[in-house]
Amino acid sequence: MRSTLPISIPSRFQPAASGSIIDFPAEASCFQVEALSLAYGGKPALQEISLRVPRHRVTAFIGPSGCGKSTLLRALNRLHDLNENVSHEGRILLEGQDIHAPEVAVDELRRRVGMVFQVPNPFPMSIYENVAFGLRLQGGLTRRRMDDIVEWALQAAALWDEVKDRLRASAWSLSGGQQQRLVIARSLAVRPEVLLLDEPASALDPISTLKIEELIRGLKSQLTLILVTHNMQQAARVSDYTAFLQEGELVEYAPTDILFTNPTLRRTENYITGRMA
Ligand SMILES: Nc1ncnc2c1ncn2[C@@H]1O[C@H](COP(=O)(O)OP(=O)(O)OP(=O)(O)O)[C@@H](O)[C@H]1O
Repeated sequence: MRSTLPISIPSRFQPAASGSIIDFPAEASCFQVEALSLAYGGKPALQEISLRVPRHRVTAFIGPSGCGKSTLLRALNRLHDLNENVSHEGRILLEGQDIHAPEVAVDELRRRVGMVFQVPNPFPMSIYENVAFGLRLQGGLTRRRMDDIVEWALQAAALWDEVKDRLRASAWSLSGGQQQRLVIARSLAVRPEVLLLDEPASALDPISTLKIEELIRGLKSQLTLILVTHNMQQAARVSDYTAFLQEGELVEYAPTDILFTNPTLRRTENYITGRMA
């Protein structure tokens, strides 16, 4: 087993139809999702999801298309706030604080919880300015300090060596894989505690995909990562824990090696062995 965190299965985390749902002590978790149900225009997309996400680990959300992986991921930094058709019940705690509490500023939440999407979305500006973007919004940094952080973030995103001589070039002059690492650098520059990654490599070629996977594994010493992926090999390669969702329910949540080799439920086994699309 890759983690020494204890596994226990308290009954409150187990809906009737579920298999093992790993639990972490609150002090080892960054996110705690409590009975989260979410609907789009009244149509349920998530049903009573309860799970804790351990700090400084990679957690993958897997499951068939439409099962609610992205919906759950987006809920973690309140991206659904932008959609007035979305309603939810239940709570999401980040470091013990309800992210929907009135005193929580959404901008600050999104600084703490960064998001990387499937298609790289660098801004139409230089490589340097992309990484400096969030820092400029925060303000108060000297030019020297800004340069240092931009270099640090590009190093952390494993992109520095490829761009250090052309920081003023357009971000759009980079390859797709480089653009995705630039977007990760842009997120890292504002020092998030968590990075949410929604299919971050699915638009990339195999070599760029491996670089992103290596990067994800390397970053967990600095922050917590949560990855949505269709690709089960990818989940197996990069994640420490995997949550399997189906039809809006959390079916099973376990250490990745256990979920892929010895799942509790036939539903999980059918999915990971390809007997169910
Ligand atoms: N903005 C939206 N408005 C209405 N329904 C939505 C919206 N986004 C998602 N849904 C619906 O919610 C359900 C869950 O979608 P979601 O995108 O979270 O699934 P997913 O597991 O990430 O799927 P995929 O792997 O195909 O990306 C689906 O039935 C989907 O059609």
